Amino acid sequence: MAAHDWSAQHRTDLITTLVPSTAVTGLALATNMQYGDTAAALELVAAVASGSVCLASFSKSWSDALSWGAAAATLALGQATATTFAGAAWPTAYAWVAASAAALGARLVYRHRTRHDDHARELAKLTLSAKHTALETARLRQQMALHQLINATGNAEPAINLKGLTPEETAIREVVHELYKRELPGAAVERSATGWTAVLDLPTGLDPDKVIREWPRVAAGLALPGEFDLAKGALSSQVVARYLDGDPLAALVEYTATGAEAFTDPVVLGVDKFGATADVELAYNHTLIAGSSKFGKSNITKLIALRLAALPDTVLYGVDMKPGAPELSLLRPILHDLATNPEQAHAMFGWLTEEMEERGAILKEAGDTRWDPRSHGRPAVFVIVDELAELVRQGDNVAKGETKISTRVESLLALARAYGIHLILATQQPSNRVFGKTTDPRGNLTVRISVRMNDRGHGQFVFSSSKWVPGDLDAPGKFLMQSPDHNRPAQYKAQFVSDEVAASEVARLGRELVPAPTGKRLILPAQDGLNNQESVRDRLKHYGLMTRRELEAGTGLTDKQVLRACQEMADVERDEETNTWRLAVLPGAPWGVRAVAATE
Ligand SMILES: Nc1ncnc2c1ncn2[C@@H]1O[C@H](COP(=O)(O)OP(=O)(O)OP(=O)(O)O)[C@@H](O)[C@H]1O
Repeated sequence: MAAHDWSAQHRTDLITTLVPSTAVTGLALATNMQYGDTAAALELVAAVASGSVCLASFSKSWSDALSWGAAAATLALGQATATTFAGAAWPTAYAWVAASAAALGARLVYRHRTRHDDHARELAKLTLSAKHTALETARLRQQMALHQLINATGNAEPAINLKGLTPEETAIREVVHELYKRELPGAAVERSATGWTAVLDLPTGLDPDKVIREWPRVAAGLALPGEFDLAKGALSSQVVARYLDGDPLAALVEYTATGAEAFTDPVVLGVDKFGATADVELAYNHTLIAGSSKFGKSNITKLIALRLAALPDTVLYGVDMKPGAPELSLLRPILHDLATNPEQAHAMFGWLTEEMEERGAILKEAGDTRWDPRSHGRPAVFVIVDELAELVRQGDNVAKGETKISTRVESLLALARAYGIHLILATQQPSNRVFGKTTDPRGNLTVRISVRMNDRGHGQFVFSSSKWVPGDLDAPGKFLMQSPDHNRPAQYKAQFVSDEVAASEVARLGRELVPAPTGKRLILPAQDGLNNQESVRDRLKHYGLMTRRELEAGTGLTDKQVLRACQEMADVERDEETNTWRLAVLPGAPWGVRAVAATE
């Protein structure tokens, strides 16, 4: 305990010992002088009363305050009684000494009794202070923790985990986070034969269109050599990114026969970059096939011819004006007919116009607007022109007043589709000149296909758009396609029809399919330079049974010349029933009708 506490206690001891007894002495002497012995008697009575209260209180354990208060009062009154009786004499001094001694005793007893209380109080005080310190420490700790928490959640970046299940997923998560400061809720990556596909779940607030628009930045961040294809996912918050390793269109795509059954079925041409089938609807569309030499234009033409030839409701015609008809003569067995010179081409296009008119009448009668082979009884017609430029060059060279071939082509392009008559025009030099310069034919050529084209202007002419760039096609067989069902400039690879495949497919289809009659038969004129009999034999060999009128059309002879030629040839006989002429021994397969005509 501190020194000043100690001296303060002794001062208190001294005061409680001497002050009360001295004060009582003073007061009692004053009372004596004032009231004499009467006061002393009263003080004695009071002392006795107070003493009795004191005794009663101590013996009955009343409150300490009452017991000790009564004791103090008895002592003071006793001293006062003695002093008042004695006055300024020795008993007063004795009484003072006795009272002081009693006060000292009482003080010592009090101190003894309260000594433990002091310790307890001191201890309690210490305990309280320790508890207070502990509480204060806990409070400070909590404050520090709160501070740290606020820092962690409020000001600093939340803890993020950009690790994906695959290296691609991790890379995408990291790049997206770096660019947009956002974490992807999902980024599932699935590998395919040609690369991988990632389905990105975007966090709210990150617009899929924006991500698609800005994908070049993501791609740059991924630093991959291949190509991306972006699309929106099934959910509005999803983006699907397809990545292509290397060039998936570099591989050869083999020819496969398809199970198409009607000319309205899509025609399979090849594959897209993701290995999906690339097909196109040729029904009720005219088609342009363009491309520079040696990049696969003939291959696509051949492929389309094989596909169409396999259809039971379709007949094919061909026009190949290059010397020797190098492309289409290979397909002769699956062609209903093939025009190889200007006269034949004119005859064919003239016949197509007549056929169209007849079909118009049939449609009108049926109250229909579109040709349907099943209900209108004649097959869909496709005319494949290999090198349109050559057809126009030779076919437009006509005498004054006669119709140019380009005019016929143009008119068929404008009108024939609804009648199930289609043109497939292949050319190396697509330009207005090739189409006869009069009108722009492209509006009627709704399917446009192009392999590589070295001339940029040609590419622009074919697709009427700068987005389709055939000059970018870097290998034979790759092509671009624009049609009602293809409005994106995607690259495709055509199935390859090798010479062996073409030969065997043509033989198979030519054997199975017998050309169906299409209304009034197309009779092409025989080649120049044949005598009358040779012309007749040539046409009969070509068309089987022929009426005299057909023989006239096919040979350019008169009625009588035809009759004489037929009668002079031993191997030509007359069928009385049908009133037609034929060769006694027909070469190859018997003529007949194809499925459509047969079922009518
Ligand atoms: N789909 C294809 N896949 C792979 N190679 C092909 C494909 N198409 C064509 N080729 C290759 O390109 C060569 C030229 O093809 P094709 O004869 O069809 O071209 P073209 O453009 O018609 O040439 P041309 O006009 O000189 O006849 C073929 O011999 C073949 O080697």
